[in-house]
Amino acid sequence: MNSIAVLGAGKIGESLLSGLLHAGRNPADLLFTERHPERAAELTDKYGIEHVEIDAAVRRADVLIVAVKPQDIEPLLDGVAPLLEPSTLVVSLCAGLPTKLYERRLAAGTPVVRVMPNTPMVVGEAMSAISAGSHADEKHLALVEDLLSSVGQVVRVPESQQDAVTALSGSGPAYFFYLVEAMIDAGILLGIPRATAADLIVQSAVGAATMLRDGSEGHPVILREAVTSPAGTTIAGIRELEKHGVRAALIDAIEAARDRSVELGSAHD
Ligand SMILES: NC(=O)C1=CN([C@@H]2O[C@H](COP(=O)(O)OP(=O)(O)OC[C@H]3O[C@@H](n4cnc5c(N)ncnc54)[C@H](OP(=O)(O)O)[C@@H]3O)[C@@H](O)[C@H]2O)C=CC1
Ligand SMILES: O=C(O)[C@@H]1CCC=N1
Repeated sequence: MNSIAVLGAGKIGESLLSGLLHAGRNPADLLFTERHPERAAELTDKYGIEHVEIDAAVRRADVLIVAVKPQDIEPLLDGVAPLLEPSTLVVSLCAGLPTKLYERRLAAGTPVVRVMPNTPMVVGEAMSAISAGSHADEKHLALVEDLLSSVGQVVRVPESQQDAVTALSGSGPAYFFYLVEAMIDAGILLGIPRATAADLIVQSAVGAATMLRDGSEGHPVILREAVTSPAGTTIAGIRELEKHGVRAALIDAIEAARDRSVELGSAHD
């Protein structure tokens, strides 16, 4: 079993650690680094995973998973580069950062795999997209696929698509949470208690997502049409969504997220 170190156990790093444990991985195979001692202690208490300093992580792990904010990558690589053996696989979860950034900074030949996961990995329902850097081969991709398929689904994409993927599925859960939040607010406006409104909307979201993924007819247009009765309630609501340009707003939002991902990467050119 590979020893895995997560560098930066914030929101996504913790989601991954928690998802891997949930999927049955032995805590003894996992390490993490974190710069705040109280946060490190909290995670060790909660998950029984060892907190280590960066040099120990690089020395002991076969797989380093980089989960710091893209803005924090340079000092992290300053610490990793002098210690890293080129046989260690580096897996980047960072939005926008291209594999060539790592390849420039790390020992020649270091295999790098760029991944865009999302937080539903905490419940085993992640969507992760992976791309190989120039020294990562089939065995490295298969290893990352194996690791991430224990916490959700995995797809291989060309690295040129990673900024778009980041906007779609990396950020995607936030957009669904935002919609759910707004729909619960609508329930409050209509006089439904918050807890009841939340139950109604969350179960509707789960049901709709399950139909999209597992139903015999998974096309969103057909599913929406089936809810939209002639002269009924749904079309009255959809007319308002169209009047307010919600479709265009979503397209613009995802394009803006893609542009931000590109910008985060080009800050290190
Ligand atoms: N959140 C998400 O849904 C997703 C995030 N990502 C990517 O994951 C990465 C992390 O995002 P997120 O988890 O949201 O961010 P967080 O800020 O929650 O987590 C990053 C963590 O790394 C710590 N850190 C920074 N530098 C170091 C260092 N040198 N050594 C050890 N720890 C360090 C940070 O400490 P401090 O608090 O001091 O900054 C923080 O705890 C980003 O690159 C993001 O693009 C990818 C997909 C989804
Ligand atoms: O907001 C962000 O930058 C990160 C990347 C994708 C999801 N969260």
